[in-house]
Amino acid sequence: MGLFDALSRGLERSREALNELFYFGGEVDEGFWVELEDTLVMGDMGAEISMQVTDDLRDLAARKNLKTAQQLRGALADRLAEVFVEPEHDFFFDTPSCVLFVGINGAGKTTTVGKIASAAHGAGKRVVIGSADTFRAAAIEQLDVWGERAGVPVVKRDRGSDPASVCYDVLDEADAQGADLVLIDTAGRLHTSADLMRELAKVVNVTRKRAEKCKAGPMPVHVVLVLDAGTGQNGLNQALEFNEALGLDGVIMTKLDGTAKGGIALAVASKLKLPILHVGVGERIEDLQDFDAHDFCRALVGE
Ligand SMILES: Nc1nc2c(ncn2[C@@H]2O[C@H](COP(=O)(O)OP(=O)(O)OP(=O)(O)O)[C@@H](O)[C@H]2O)c(=O)[nH]1
Repeated sequence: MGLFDALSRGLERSREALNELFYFGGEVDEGFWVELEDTLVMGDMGAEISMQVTDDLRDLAARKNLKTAQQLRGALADRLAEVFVEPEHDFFFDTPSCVLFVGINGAGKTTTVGKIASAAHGAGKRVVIGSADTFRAAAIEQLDVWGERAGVPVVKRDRGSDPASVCYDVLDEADAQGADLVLIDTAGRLHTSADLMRELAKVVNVTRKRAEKCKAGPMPVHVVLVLDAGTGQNGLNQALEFNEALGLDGVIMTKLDGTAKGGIALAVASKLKLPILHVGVGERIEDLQDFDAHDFCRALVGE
């Protein structure tokens, strides 16, 4: 199933609200613009971007003499797609590369590591998974299961080990094995906990230092935020805090199959100017898709 179909099954609430507006909208009047802006805000896009997009569409309608709501549907999808930032390169396939997955508890980090490991392994990459979530024993076991499914080795240490030193060991082993892609799962944490965010910054720094010394040459390290699309506007706060503490390189949105809205992807992309690298559209190993801004916006608008 393509991204468009997968997303069309989710994103229901935003699409229905927009559908109603476009279907019953008829000729556009002042009420249409007010309702459009409200609908975008209600879809989790945030006030700023909703206002900007509505204003731009209003200008376009005036310039091109577009009079009916129906004529504006495609233009809305195109305008929303412009909000997204294109990734400069694909960290998972332009290797060597080490990627740390960060995010709050339950965002889908471990699942995403498993999905990416499987896809990269299938594409012929030598992948190593590292478990820096030493907080929960179950997390280490869960990652083991994903490693087995993906056919990729998992480097782990006992529960309670220092996560930064585990990352050092992961890079040691990856270096010894000549791995070209290292995926490190970190423990979920609240973006509001200063101590846990400091711990994570140390994990990133230690990983970077060790990655510089790889035998085959320095390995670039990237930090990717895994964000549950269903967390609504709180997702924007998470992204801001993680970015402030760690300097993010990109975002992976999960659970887009389940969320009825999805506008948070636009809010994050517009505020942080970060690319959405992939999206999770289910719990199975194959339920990961490349992100395509046009498909996403067409699914959102119901084109
Ligand atoms: N529907 C759906 N469920 C997902 C997706 N990604 C992850 N999940 C589910 O979300 C739940 C949490 O996923 P995990 O991968 O354990 O999340 P985590 O971020 O590693 O969690 P912590 O280790 O607690 O920080 C699991 O039940 C996953 O199956 C997705 O794209 N769609």
